[in-house]
Amino acid sequence: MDLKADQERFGFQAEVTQLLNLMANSLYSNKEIFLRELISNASDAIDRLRFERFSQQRAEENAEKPWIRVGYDKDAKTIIVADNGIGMSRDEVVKNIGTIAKSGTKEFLKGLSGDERADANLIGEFGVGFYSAFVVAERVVLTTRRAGLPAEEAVRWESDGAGEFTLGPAERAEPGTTIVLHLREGEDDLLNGFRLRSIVQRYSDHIGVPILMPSDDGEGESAVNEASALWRRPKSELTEKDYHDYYRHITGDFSEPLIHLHAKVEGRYDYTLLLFVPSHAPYDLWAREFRRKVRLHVQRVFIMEDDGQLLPDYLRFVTGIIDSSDLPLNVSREILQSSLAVEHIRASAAKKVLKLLKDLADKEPEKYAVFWKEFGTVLKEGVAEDYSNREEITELLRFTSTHSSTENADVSFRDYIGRMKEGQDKIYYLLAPSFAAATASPHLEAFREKGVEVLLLSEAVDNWVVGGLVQEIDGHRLQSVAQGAPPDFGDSEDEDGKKAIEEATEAHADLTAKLKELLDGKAWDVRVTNRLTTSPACIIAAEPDTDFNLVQRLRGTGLPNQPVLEINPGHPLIRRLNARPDDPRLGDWAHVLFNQAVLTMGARVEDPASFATHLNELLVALTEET
Ligand SMILES: Nc1ncnc2c1ncn2[C@@H]1O[C@H](COP(=O)(O)OP(=O)(O)OP(=O)(O)O)[C@@H](O)[C@H]1O
Repeated sequence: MDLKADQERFGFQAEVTQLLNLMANSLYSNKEIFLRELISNASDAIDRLRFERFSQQRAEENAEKPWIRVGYDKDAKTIIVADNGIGMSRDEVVKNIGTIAKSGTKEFLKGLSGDERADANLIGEFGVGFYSAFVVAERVVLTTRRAGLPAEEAVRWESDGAGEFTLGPAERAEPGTTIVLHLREGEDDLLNGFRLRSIVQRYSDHIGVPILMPSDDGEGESAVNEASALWRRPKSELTEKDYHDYYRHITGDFSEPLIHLHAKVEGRYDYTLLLFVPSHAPYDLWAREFRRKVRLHVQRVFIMEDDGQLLPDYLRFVTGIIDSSDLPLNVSREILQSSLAVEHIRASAAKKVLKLLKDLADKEPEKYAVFWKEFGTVLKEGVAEDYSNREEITELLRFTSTHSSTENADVSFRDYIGRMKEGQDKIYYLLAPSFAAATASPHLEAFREKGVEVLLLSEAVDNWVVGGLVQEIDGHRLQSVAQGAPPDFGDSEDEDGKKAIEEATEAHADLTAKLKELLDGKAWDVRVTNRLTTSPACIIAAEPDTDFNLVQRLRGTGLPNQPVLEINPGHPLIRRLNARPDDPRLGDWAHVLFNQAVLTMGARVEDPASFATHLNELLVALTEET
């Protein structure tokens, strides 16, 4: 048949062209990785073929053993990578090679900074895989035949990576894919058996399929790698580098993982875990379609990527392998959903990850700080999501606090309790829309003066954490400094303070009653407080009311349902108002006091025009007086 005549031309998707340009520049310093990427794809293709055979319950007896072959031709200046995996049909080639199907590609490309080193990392994480061939090749020819399709339905894809590719019919004796790289000028150093073998060993030793290369004497071929599933090998045989290489293989992430967990569990259910916590959050961690990266294997055979069954959502940053010996090889999603083994694995894997994090926090706090910065917000979801591990998760939480006044969240509940003042029995916190708003809040005034630490919580999820889910730690109740009765510090000074407040309350009874009347419909109550030292007033939530709810804060004015105006009897303004009970401007004062307190808590004034009018009335009066 005249293969050439049936060639068709296609243009690359714009993003592919952009990526190819970027890669040529960013990845060149690390050009050897093209081999790792192609071998990784070959190994995935073999996994997928096995899985397809198993899931369709096609007998595997007649199937050839899986292999990946790496070869080179000095005269033709080519490197060849071939596999007997699942291959691709014509439609699949068009879909997979020449376009980038992954969602978020455009956003990802926009996010690149132009800093080549940083971008190389990002590109690695994004997984450009196949296209890295063009870093060393001026032309790439891919011939592939989909398993299940006849030999004549193979496809030949060819491109010089400059914006177009051609597609035509081909023949391939068996299913699988062969990729021929025609090397660029100056890349001859790669045409060397020793060099290629050492690249394969360096990057792909962990691949569970034999990678065959011709022997140097040209006679026969041999496997270059160990070819056993890494996680099945005893820990004592594995080095950190083996783990890192494997991590890279499954994630495409160039940076080293923060920590890993390798455990063989035997008992009612037998399974092996090889799990990693990355050292940085993937760019799409918060995307709704975030793809989890825990892979389920059954007796070493890749079955599927976890879709939420193997680990709870709040551990979605964990990546790796779970290999079970108790599930059937033809397991389906439905079986997984109702499988006791899966339920058991999920619970025990979550516990193991939490224990791993606990050890990291105890033994390597700097590393834990990195973890917390990257994934703390996700882990916090666990407080709501995982009742059975709530205590363990609570121990892992870190917050900012008035103790260090830096934006680094490095204070645990335990640290806080260790620093509690004598007589203090509550754990105080402040919820605010941002760290800056929290540190500037008047609610902290008395706590600062007394040297009582307050946790500063400014993430939306913190609301749920402290707003009911975690109510007390080691017998210490959590208490918002912006809610309920004025603080009781429990010291002897406080006894005097309490008395002073009682007296002040009495002495200001007339004023507070009037203010309450004037603020009818706005303030639920008005009272005297010991909470303040420098501000004249603040707003707090009444005890049974919910705290300043950040979620609400994003929508409405951000005020609690029952806002209480507290006034500081020591402030000159309050003293003056109290001394002049018949001040005709008391109405203006009431609104100005209330609204400035609204502003200092980071909420919104409901009626800014009326606030301005009241303020102007007072200013006019002031200019008239002077
Ligand atoms: N050797 C192969 N056999 C079968 N299909 C392949 C092969 N190489 C690539 N493909 C197909 O082409 C797609 C694109 O490959 P590419 O390496 O660009 O990205 P990827 O493998 O999906 O992503 P990543 O590299 O992040 O894992 C693959 O998902 C796969 O469907």
